[in-house]
Amino acid sequence: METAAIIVAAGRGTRAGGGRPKQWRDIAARPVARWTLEAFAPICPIILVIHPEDRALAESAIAGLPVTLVEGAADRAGSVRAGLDALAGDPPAKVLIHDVARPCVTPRIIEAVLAALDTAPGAAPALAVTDALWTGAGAQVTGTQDRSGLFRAQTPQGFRYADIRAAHAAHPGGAADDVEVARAAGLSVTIVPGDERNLKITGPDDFERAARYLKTPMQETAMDIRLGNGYDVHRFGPGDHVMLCGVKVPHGRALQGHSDADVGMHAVTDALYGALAEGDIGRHFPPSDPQWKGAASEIFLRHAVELATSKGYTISNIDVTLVCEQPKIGPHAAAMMAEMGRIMGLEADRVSVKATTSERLGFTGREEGIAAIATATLVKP
Ligand SMILES: Nc1ccn([C@@H]2O[C@H](COP(=O)(O)OP(=O)(O)OP(=O)(O)O)[C@@H](O)[C@H]2O)c(=O)n1
Ligand SMILES: C[C@](O)(CO)[C@H](O)COP(=O)(O)O
Repeated sequence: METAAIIVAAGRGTRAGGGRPKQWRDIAARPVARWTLEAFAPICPIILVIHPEDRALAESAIAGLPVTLVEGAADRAGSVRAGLDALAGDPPAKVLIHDVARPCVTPRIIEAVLAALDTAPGAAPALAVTDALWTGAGAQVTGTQDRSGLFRAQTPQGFRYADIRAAHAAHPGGAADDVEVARAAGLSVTIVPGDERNLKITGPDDFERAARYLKTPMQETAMDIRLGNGYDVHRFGPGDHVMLCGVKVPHGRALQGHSDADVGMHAVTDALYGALAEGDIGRHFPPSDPQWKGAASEIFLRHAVELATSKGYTISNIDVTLVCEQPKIGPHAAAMMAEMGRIMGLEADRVSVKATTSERLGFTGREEGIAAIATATLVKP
């Protein structure tokens, strides 16, 4: 089995209140758990981890779906362990661990986590924190907290099955989620773009918001679709390689620039900023600032992706054309697409890298430098 999902549903939903645990309450005419299961059922078999008292409710919710019921434990981590143990007889290569209380999870998020797992031991969706953060005591603000580098964690969190099972077995307990367990075992975890809609139903007010998302799936709403373009040029100077779309390509000369001069990645980054009407790389990472000297362009691209995500957009696709006589891009295009996809959390078929010569005309034809032009499409439901 390539992939299995463990959906933890043994909690009591005390903060949500209501007559029964939140996962068995109806939302948009179906139990919360049913919505969650239907999101994963087309992708892989599912282990649904339940509280022993909920068996009858669970059996009704799983009708017709590829779901095995397993009894959970007193805390979330224990329930995850029960799910992992249930898979031991026929272990999958990858496992997705998801909260039943996130019924609005989209195929896009699930696919992004799975795609990232092709190259990373762990992957999980998250949203960059965009509000200011304070510390407080009672009704008083007592301080502020730097929000840079802070993310709101979501599920599904994906891992290689053997790794996460061993990590859970070794963990002393008390972890907030499976990413914390994985990291404690030394596994690195890649962040893929989360989605505001992938909320965890926690308090009573969350039902209404989740119902709104479920009743109006993306294709039925007026979507905000944005296109951006980016163009960049770097000149050649002395050196023995060029960085293009995240890949080191051997060449008799190097591109000159304040950063690593990755002209392709810069064009894509500018396309994203353009779609957001957020200026260009120079505005966010001024060349006059010495801290960006020699910087890996991945930093810029990640920033643009996080900005798009924080504004509620998902990236539908990117397309970049490199204009140069040399080096030849064809042999490296697949690696470039894989690397750009990894950084952006995009599946392979949403990333295009291609190249053309300029028929020996102009500065690219004279091999004085390389130009790149890129397009990005962003979508907000
Ligand atoms: N012993 C537990 C506790 C939690 N969970 C699951 O972990 C997820 C995230 O937990 P949370 O939102 O905190 O759910 P509850 O524990 O049900 O909520 P509360 O804390 O309000 O009681 C939920 O899908 C929940 O069913 C679980 O499987 N086993
Ligand atoms: C795993 C989780 O969904 C990540 O956001 C979350 O930590 C689980 O819910 P809880 O409210 O923290 O128990």
